[in-house]
Amino acid sequence: MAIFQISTKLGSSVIAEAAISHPLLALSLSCFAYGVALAVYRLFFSPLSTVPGPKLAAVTRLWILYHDYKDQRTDIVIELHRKYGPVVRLGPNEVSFTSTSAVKDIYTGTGREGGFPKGFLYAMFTHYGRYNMFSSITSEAHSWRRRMIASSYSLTNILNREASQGDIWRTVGEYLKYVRREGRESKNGLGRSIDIYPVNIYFACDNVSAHVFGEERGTKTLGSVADSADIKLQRDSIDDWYVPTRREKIYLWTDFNFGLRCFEAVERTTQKVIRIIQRKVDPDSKYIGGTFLHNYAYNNMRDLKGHPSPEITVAKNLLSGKISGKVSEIFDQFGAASESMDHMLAGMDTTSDTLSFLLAMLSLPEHYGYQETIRNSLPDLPPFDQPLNVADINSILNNPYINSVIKETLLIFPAIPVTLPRAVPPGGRVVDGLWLPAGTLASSSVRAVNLTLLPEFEKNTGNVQWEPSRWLTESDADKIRVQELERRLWSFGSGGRGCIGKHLALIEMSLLLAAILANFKIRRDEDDTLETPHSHWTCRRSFRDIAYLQDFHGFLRFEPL
Ligand code: HEM
Repeated sequence: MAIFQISTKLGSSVIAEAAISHPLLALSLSCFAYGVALAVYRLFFSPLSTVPGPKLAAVTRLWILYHDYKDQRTDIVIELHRKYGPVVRLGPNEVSFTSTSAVKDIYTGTGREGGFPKGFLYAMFTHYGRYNMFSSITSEAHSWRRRMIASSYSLTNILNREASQGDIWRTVGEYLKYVRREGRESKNGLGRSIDIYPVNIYFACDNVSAHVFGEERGTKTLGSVADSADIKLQRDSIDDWYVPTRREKIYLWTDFNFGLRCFEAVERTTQKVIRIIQRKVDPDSKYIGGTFLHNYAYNNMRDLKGHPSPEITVAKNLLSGKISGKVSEIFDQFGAASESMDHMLAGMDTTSDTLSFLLAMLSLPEHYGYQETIRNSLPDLPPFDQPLNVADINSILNNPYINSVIKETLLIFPAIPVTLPRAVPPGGRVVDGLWLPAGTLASSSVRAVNLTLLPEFEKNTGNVQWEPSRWLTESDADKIRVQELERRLWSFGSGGRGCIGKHLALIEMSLLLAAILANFKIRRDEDDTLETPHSHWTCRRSFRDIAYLQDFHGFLRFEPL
């Protein structure tokens, strides 16, 4: 015993002496020991230690951050689910789920609590320094915003509005005019070729802006060169619709939040300075800094406040929510502009991407048959200056063939394929029988959830097939299968934070598809002298880290019938 005490004393004095004489060495050894202890804890003792996944992912967050940096998150998450099943550990503090019950617990929740709060990542989708519905983290910050405008996006409201004003139908007409006017005579002389990525963005932009600000104030990018030049200018100059640097590689920003905040502070200050200089040069200037969309949304909101329009729009609901005192929280003009601008962003890229993928798939020779089937199933369509009635819109919206190609595109090429991060609330929660401590990132990836709906998911290691017939029903058994697919298709998210613009997007896409196929055959234009003036992949990176259809350069030939 005495020998042991003497040797322990000697040992500690040696360590103490070594620490004094070699502080760096001692610090490194302590860090190493701490790192080893942390790794052992994360691997074997953390509440998440039973979750399958790569060992390195369990030990350090750098593993998933590396894949985020390489824009591989969605692909990696899918691979891991294929290998390990419906629950996978992506980091020491992050778990991904694909089961229907987990998606329900995380995103829909029960009772008043709703789903889990959003991960901090969403905070970067503030505009003018103000939060909006999409960027608010907690359900308290979110629910009053959503209540203010939910009715503007209900199916009934959109149907009635379309049947009385025909805004979307008129925009569909502008789309076809645009193709005839701007399309280049194709080499084989059979029709006109057009790069569909920009035209679909113009279409979605004109529709969502009219829905948010009213027909008069909506953009007219399909019909007016000046309006599309604004959008083009924005796109050419910054290669994205809005400040791209902070919306690319968004998961990285979440982990380096301080950097993001500094970046935003510098950006806001620069804009303020530009604004002051601008007003000195031109006192009437309405420029508020930022991109075309920042200016467009803010100026519209400011004008509407002074001269309210009779049309019931999202913007009007935003302004009257405040005026009627229904909204007690701080909500100023910048808050209203932030909300409306966010709808433009949310409604443009998503709808236009989906349309581009859909038209690209339909234009392949093996899918000419679908074009024919849809064409043969269409009712007589009125001219574009005459609104469709509710029954006509409904018959197109519920057309099983149109539905099948749209749903298949949403399933295989979701416009937002990524993980939609949520944080476990205080007190922790149990999901799929697994205890998750408070603050754990517990999420699902849209494309991973969608792909698990396919019977071939576990076997298939390559590309999945675009096969619209899976949505068609011939027998009662088919009906049950398709109802289940519809219930679980997750491209619009779910619960109180699911997509508010879903009905708008579906009506836009269905009417456009009906009109295109009633007037044209669409074919891939294989003319390799056509140059695509943009990289579709780099045009939109926020909330999409997959480049679908990389072999498609964007040009389709519209052959008149
Ligand atoms: C094919 C088209 C579209 C797709 C695939 C899509 C997808 C989604 C998804 C997955 C979410 C949930 C995000 C999350 O939980 O993190 C979402 C939310 C949202 N979407 Fe869409 N969207 C589409 C069209 C639109 C349109 C046309 C609008 C028009 C305003 C819109 C506005 C919004 C807004 C405002 C939210 C946030 C809702 C909230 O937080 O309460 N989306 N969308």
